[in-house]
Amino acid sequence: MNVLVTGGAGYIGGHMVLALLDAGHKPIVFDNLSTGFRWSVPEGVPLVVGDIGDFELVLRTLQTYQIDAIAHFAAKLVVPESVTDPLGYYLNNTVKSRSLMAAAVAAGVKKFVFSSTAAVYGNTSDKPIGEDAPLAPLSPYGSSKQLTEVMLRDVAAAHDMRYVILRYFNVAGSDPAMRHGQSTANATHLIKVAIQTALGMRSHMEIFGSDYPTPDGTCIRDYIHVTDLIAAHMRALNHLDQGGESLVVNCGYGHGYSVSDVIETVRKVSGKPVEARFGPRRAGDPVTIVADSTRIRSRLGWQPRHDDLASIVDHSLRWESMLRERNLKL
Ligand SMILES: NC(=O)c1ccc[n+]([C@@H]2O[C@H](COP(=O)([O-])OP(=O)(O)OC[C@H]3O[C@@H](n4cnc5c(N)ncnc54)[C@H](O)[C@@H]3O)[C@@H](O)[C@H]2O)c1
Ligand SMILES: O=c1ccn([C@@H]2O[C@H](COP(=O)(O)OP(=O)(O)O[C@H]3O[C@H](CO)[C@@H](O)[C@H](O)[C@H]3O)[C@@H](O)[C@H]2O)c(=O)[nH]1
Repeated sequence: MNVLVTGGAGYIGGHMVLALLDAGHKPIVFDNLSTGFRWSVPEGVPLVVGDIGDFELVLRTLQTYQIDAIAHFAAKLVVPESVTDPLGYYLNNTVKSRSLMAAAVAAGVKKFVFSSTAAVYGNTSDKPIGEDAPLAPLSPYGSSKQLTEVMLRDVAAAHDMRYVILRYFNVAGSDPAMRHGQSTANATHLIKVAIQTALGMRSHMEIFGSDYPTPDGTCIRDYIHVTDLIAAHMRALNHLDQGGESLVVNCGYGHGYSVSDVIETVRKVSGKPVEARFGPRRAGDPVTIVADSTRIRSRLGWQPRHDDLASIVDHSLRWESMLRERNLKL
């Protein structure tokens, strides 16, 4: 398959590019390099530098490369930033996805895989959450993705298109062979921040909220290794290629860790101290989000292979150390 990977110069999309190459498909990266990196696109993989909201450029790209499927990763994704800049998030994530879908329809692309998020659920109980639960996002980021899901469903119903929507829980880790990882400057993700603190790149870090109704008072998340997440995407693509119907699936392991658990794991795996200070709650944060992953296992035959927080942290730590050495040399 010729697969257009929007956001393919970024963290998760970049892992998709590697998986497509490994499986003998042809990825074409479409990215505006706002948070992605030109250097991270493997040699020989076409990179179109542009915005997914540029209808003419997207359409030309779909036609030139005879694209069979779109894997749509391009987005802004920082929850607190979306709270202060909702218009920017609705524009980039929703309005521009509409333009991308319009180009896909115009070019006759029939398969669409979309990166959604557990943030569409909002506050959940402490039980794992299933795909049919009511959606009540707490942040403009979550809403921007929910609206895109609705649009994709309606577009697919009206045109000759099928989709898989993957609702990611918290993604971390890096390619175990260290070909790719999370390189975003100023990343705000918990595991990355804790690792940077362990490596001495930050003097300390903050724990956002200590009074949540959880056993240790900090928020609980379901952390999934990026390699398992990408395996789910490859299964989703094959499912669509074999004529499978449209699907919405959760991508998580079904159990969660608190912020304090994660920081303790980073201390253990790195063997370094991590100074963490309690601060106020952060806007837009749900208390607990853990996936019910029954559907993805039964419908796509997906089985996790890296369901181990210590190994997720180890892979992230190795990538961060490599990045740091390289940046020090530059
Ligand atoms: N990282 C997580 O924990 C997580 C969790 C749930 C969902 N997601 C989703 O996964 C996807 C990928 O996230 P990531 O962590 O790899 O982030 P990232 O910032 O590393 O990657 C996003 C990529 O999209 C590109 N991009 C953004 N807006 C664009 C536009 N308008 N046109 C063209 N390119 C554009 C960026 O340059 C970047 O390369 C996003 O859709 C995000 O919402 C991520
Ligand atoms: O320096 C930090 C960073 C984070 N946290 C906490 O750690 C948890 C996880 O935060 P973070 O890693 O920023 O992820 P989330 O805000 O849960 O969001 C991620 O996970 C969502 C799915 O659950 C995705 O949609 C988002 O794109 C992705 O950023 C939250 O309780 C944060 O308040 C801290 O206490 N200190």
